[in-house]
Amino acid sequence: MVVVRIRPLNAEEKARKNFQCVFPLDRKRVLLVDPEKFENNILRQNRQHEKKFEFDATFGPNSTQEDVHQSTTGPIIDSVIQGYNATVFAYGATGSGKTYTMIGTKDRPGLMTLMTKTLYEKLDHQFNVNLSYLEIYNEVIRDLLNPNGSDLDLLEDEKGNIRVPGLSSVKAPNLSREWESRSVADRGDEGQSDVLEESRAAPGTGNLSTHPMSRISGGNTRTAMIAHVTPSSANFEESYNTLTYASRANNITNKLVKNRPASADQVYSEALVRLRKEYNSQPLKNSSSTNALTSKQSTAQERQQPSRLTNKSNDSNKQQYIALGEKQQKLREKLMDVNQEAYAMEMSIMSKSAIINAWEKYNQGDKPAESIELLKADSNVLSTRVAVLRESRTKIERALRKGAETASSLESRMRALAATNEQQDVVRLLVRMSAIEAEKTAALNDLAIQGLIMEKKDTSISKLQKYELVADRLIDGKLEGNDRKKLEEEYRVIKNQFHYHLLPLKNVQSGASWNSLLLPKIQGNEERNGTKRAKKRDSVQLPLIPSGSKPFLSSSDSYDDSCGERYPEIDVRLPEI
Ligand SMILES: Nc1ncnc2c1ncn2[C@@H]1O[C@H](COP(=O)(O)OP(=O)(O)OP(=O)(O)O)[C@@H](O)[C@H]1O
Repeated sequence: MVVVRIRPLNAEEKARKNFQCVFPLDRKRVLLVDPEKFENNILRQNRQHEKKFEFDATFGPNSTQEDVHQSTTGPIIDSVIQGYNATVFAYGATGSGKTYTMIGTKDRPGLMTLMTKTLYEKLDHQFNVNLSYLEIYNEVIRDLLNPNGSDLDLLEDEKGNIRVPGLSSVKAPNLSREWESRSVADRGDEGQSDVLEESRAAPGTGNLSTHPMSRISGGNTRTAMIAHVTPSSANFEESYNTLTYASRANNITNKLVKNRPASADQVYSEALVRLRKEYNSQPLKNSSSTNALTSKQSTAQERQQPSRLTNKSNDSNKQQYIALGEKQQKLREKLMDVNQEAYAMEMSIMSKSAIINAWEKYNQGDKPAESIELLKADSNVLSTRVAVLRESRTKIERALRKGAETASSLESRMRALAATNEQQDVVRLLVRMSAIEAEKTAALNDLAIQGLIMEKKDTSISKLQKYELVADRLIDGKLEGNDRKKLEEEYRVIKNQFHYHLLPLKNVQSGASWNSLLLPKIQGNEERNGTKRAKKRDSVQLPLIPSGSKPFLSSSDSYDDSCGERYPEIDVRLPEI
């Protein structure tokens, strides 16, 4: 769950004549307006000055702590009680309201208080609740219950649980019972209030895939991210970054839902409905039910009446064929899931490997920077998963092929046993329905992959906007000295990010349609009987994206952006993927 909270403009901002540039549009959407829109700059009049973002919920300047609690930490507590882990994290630039939301004030206690209170109530005061409080700032982890202690590390134990060894934990005050009449500010010895003043550093922005936060909150965890922005025109860029980052996090959460547009399978579904109707209206679809013979009778009569025997055994063929079709369909759906997961991972591995290769080329023999090590570790995890996926794909494909062979011999038997034209029609309908079911899955799969690609394009567009923003400011030439240097560095980093982000997309465009290979259609009669019988496909590769172990950039690769560079720049601060 990703939500956004916009704090009110404060007195100081109003005194400086800052104006509101972030607006809640409704319960979910936020509008960000570039203050430049109000400048009288003819050259920039045609630029896009507004951007809408959508989240699971949006809280405007008048929202209360209770409002936020009810939509975020409230529901999460129910899953904690059901045995899930949960992470709530406040995200945003300095002064955007994180501490206010998490800790609150004397009169308006924040989520930590509301959450602990609800937790004790739901647990009927039968359990103790412990509380830890940490901050991640520029990928450094600090214990906020022990702010003077040393930095902490994230470690993963053998069960895959993420731990922060050395992190303090205190018994959370049971507000409903012990603290009912006392204010938040009085809670000194229970651990919270003596860190109320220490906790004002911003978590900062970070790379979503290597960011410690995504490691803490991944896996079997319900996560709520509360992104914070100030509405002030003076903080437009911070707000832009926060909203962009938060909407990316939101995309990740929604990926599986988003990738399957409802209309993708419409034509096939309609065709299936028509064929089923036709099939069900066939009087001969199940001859034994019309004959209504007991099994004993049937054996006796079948010996004397060969045509009935034929019908009966064709019924069982048909039933087998239908059951087999259902089994094949399940396999195809499984294959589709495997393909999508592998595809997304291959794209990510590709960007990561390109960064690692470029870094290694420019820093030969050096000890890799920490961010490179993290990227390598991430790539390895992804590659291992891709290997598992490849293996299961081979198995599913083998099963599908075997199923297709059985289906084809059943089909031949059904055709041979169908004595009349009507019976032939029934067989034809059954075969056609199976084929359409397969085509429908293939179409859905294509669309899902297109969805993945579109999503990547969407993120590229938001990166492009950021790139434009920085480039424009550089071109303006108003900044000098250190400020300019800093902006130039930012420009280089964004340019790098953009380049690596686009790499998989560039390859996608040069790829052929791959899907037809992966979801074998049931072959038509002519192919099977004639000499042209389709060659058995051996193992099918993931054709679009080269595997992660292959070097993606060699010195002969050109990098053809407008500056005509031959090779991407690489910075120690690594671009995100
Ligand atoms: N929703 C809100 N309603 C009223 N005041 C708010 C709200 N959010 C923040 N403020 C006020 O804005 C100021 C900055 O907020 P806060 O200290 O929570 O920011 P922060 O993100 O924690 O900053 P830092 O990262 O620097 O610690 C504080 O004075 C706080 O009381």
